[in-house]
Amino acid sequence: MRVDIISIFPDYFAPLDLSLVGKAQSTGLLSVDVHDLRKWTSDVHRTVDDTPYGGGPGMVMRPEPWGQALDAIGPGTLVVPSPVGKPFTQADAYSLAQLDHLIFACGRYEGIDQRVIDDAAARMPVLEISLGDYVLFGGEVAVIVIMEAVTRLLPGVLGNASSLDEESHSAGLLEAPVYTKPASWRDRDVPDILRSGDHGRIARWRRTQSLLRTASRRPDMMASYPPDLLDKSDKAA
Ligand SMILES: Nc1c(O)cccc1[N+](=O)[O-]
Repeated sequence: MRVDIISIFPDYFAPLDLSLVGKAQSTGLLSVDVHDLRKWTSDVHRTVDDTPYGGGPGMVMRPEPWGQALDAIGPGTLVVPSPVGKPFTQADAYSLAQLDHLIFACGRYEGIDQRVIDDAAARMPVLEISLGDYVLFGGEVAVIVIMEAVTRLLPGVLGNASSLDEESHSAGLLEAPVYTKPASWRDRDVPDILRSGDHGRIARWRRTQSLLRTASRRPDMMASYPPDLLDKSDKAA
C-alpha cells in the first residue's frame, strides 16, 4: 500500500516511523510519503490560507496549493479527516486496507475550500471521515489514528492474524476482559474459568462477557448485531 500525506505540519507524522507502522514500512508492506503543502505555494510568505467568503471567524485553506498538490500526487483515494465526515468504523478500516493508494489531506484553520474536494471528486474517490464529534486543530492526529487502524489489517503486519478475529469491533461486539499473571493481585483473582483449561467453557465465558459488556456499554452495537448470530446459549446470558 502506498500512502501520501499532505499537511502544513509534516513533522507531526514522525510517529508513523515507530512500532508496527514503522516495521510495515521497513518490510515494504507500506510506503508513506509526507508532503508539506507549502511546497505548492508560490508567494514569498508561502501562504496557504485566506479569509472566508461570506465573512465569519478564522481562515480557510486556499484551493490553489491543494489543487497543485493533488495533481502532482494523485490519483488515489483521497481521505479527508473532517468534523463533517462520516464516522470512522472498523469496517471502514478494513475497506481502506484493501486499497492500493491512499492520499490523506490534513485540513487546518476552518477547513479546506470546498472546491478542492469537489474538484478532486471529479478525478478520484474522496472520503470525508470523522473520528468523533469534537473539534481538533486539524486532521493530522486523525490521520495517525486511521493509519494505525488500517496498517494493522494489512496482511503480514500482525504476527498472529487470528488476533484480528475476536478483537473489539471486528466481530461486531466488544471483547471480553483479559487477564495475565499473577493469578492473584491485590486480593483480586483471575476468574477460575480462565485457569480451568476447559477451552469450550472458556470460549462460552468469553462470549457471555462480550455480550454483557456490549449490551451495557454499547447498546447501539448490540442493536445492530445480526440476530441470527445470537444462539440459544447467548439468550441465556
Ligand atoms: N473532529 C475533527 C476536526 O475537528 C478536524 C479534523 C478532523 C476531525 N475528525 O476526524 O474527527
